[in-house]
Amino acid sequence: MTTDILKTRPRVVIVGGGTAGLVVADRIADDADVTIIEAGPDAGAELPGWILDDIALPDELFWDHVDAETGQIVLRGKVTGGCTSINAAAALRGQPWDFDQWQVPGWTWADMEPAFAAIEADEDFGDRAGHGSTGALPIRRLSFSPIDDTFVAWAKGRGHAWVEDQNAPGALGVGHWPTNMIENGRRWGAHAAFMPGVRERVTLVADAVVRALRIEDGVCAGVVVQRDGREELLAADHVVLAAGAVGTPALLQRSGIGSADLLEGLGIDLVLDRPAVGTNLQDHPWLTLQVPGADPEAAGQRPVNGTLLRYEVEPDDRVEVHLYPHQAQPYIPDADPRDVLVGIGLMRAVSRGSIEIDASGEPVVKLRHLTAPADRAAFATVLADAIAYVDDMIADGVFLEPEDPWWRCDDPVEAAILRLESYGHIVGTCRMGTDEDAVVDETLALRGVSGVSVIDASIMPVSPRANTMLTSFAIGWRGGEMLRDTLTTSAAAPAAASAPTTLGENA
Ligand SMILES: Cc1cc2nc3c(=O)[nH]c(=O)nc-3n(C[C@H](O)[C@H](O)[C@H](O)COP(=O)(O)OP(=O)(O)OC[C@H]3O[C@@H](n4cnc5c(N)ncnc54)[C@H](O)[C@@H]3O)c2cc1C
Repeated sequence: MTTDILKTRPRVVIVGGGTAGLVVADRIADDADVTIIEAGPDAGAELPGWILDDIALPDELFWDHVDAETGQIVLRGKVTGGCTSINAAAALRGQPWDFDQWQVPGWTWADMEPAFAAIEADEDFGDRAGHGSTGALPIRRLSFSPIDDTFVAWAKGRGHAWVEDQNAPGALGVGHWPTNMIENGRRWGAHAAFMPGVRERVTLVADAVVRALRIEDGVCAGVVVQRDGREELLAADHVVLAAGAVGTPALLQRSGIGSADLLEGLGIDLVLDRPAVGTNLQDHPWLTLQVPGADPEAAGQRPVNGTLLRYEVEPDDRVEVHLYPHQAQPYIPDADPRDVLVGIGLMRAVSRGSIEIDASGEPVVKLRHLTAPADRAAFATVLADAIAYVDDMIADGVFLEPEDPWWRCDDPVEAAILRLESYGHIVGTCRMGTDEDAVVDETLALRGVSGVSVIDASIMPVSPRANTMLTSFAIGWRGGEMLRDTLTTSAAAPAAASAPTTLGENA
């Protein structure tokens, strides 16, 4: 807390009470008057069953996005905790070379490792160098099912190393998935982990959508909030955009910040021609093969996060992939309990998609999975490995013949493309950089308009070769620390006198 009672605390609005947004709130709440605006509901102080259980989630917790080119559903959480309130709780760090390749001062592996350590309480390796034991996010490894055991033996038989800690720098091989699940299968995301420490220190406005930033003479004066069918202006000395890799670029574009061609075509007044807003979208293409286990009990009675094989299919380019089996039923409620899903993911994709708003201001998502030939080739390799695993397990009597072996055809890659899904790892749409085209600078300040930061998955220049939740948490931590330094060392500009400082004052 500041000890200078004459100093007015800056008013900060955080747009999005999701993964990174809640961590930012935790970092700055002692030094600023913080209001979080979250489009979805507040999951509440008493944790509801659905937030812990990885199954049968209510539709109202999701945004209504689809891939404009394929019709594929694009899942995004719309609730406090954001995507971590609906995700699979695989808690994997990126590789050191991921962050070093960003080539942004302050964001190398040496800078990021302390952030990963600060957010976690790793019950297995918390006392090791590079890990943490006192953070808000519990990390553990679940016990293996019989299917996990046979998978580990298969992977070792193909020459893959056993990895004790998949979150150790440079880990490649087969081992336990690190997870932020508790009690062998209950998700403990940002809402469960960070909201208890934040709730009494901030004002949380749920079920309210920020439509646009209010920008006057190159300075952000606040946000326009839509709630209960009305729009209100909420003044702020500083606005943090933490609306995620779909929500944040859409909000900037609605505010007149984006490609001039796009905005002029939509009749939106141009504030800043910044074509990079909404481009550079990266996601990990993902797919499952469904196969019945011979032993009805072998898949275990719990969701994903047993074992993971991560390896490089093109070591020279460090093109990394995932291969892992898990029980089908938590994700396909009408599946037989014996069914196993063999999941594969391409963790280093060069294809790029985009976010552009339409005439109503809603984001049009284009994932563009496997549009680059190099991605197709890498995906073909991991698909062939997954098919070999299934065939070996059928030969060994671990799996039975599947009902729909769609991959047994002349062109399994083409057949796979028709069934491709998103791993849920959209990033990169407001990329950070030191170049003139970057959307935010290395302090995560929006370039060209003062009083705005972007702190969420959208700022990643390149996706990590890992599930993106832990990196989003670490960005929240590091960005929040940087913002706190800015707020406590510089006098934030006072907000426009005529603008309300709390929602409802101009109702
Ligand atoms: C189905 C699914 C499964 C996944 N599984 C995993 C996994 O197992 N492991 C892993 O590491 N990663 C996983 N991910 C990815 C990971 O969860 C995300 O990358 C990460 O949580 C993104 O964090 P964020 O802070 O950028 O955005 P979010 O967590 O999405 O937070 C953004 C918040 O902003 C709110 N918002 C958006 N627009 C507005 C607006 N205009 N006004 C007000 N509020 C707004 C949203 O409602 C949301 O609460 C998964 C993602 C999905 C969708």
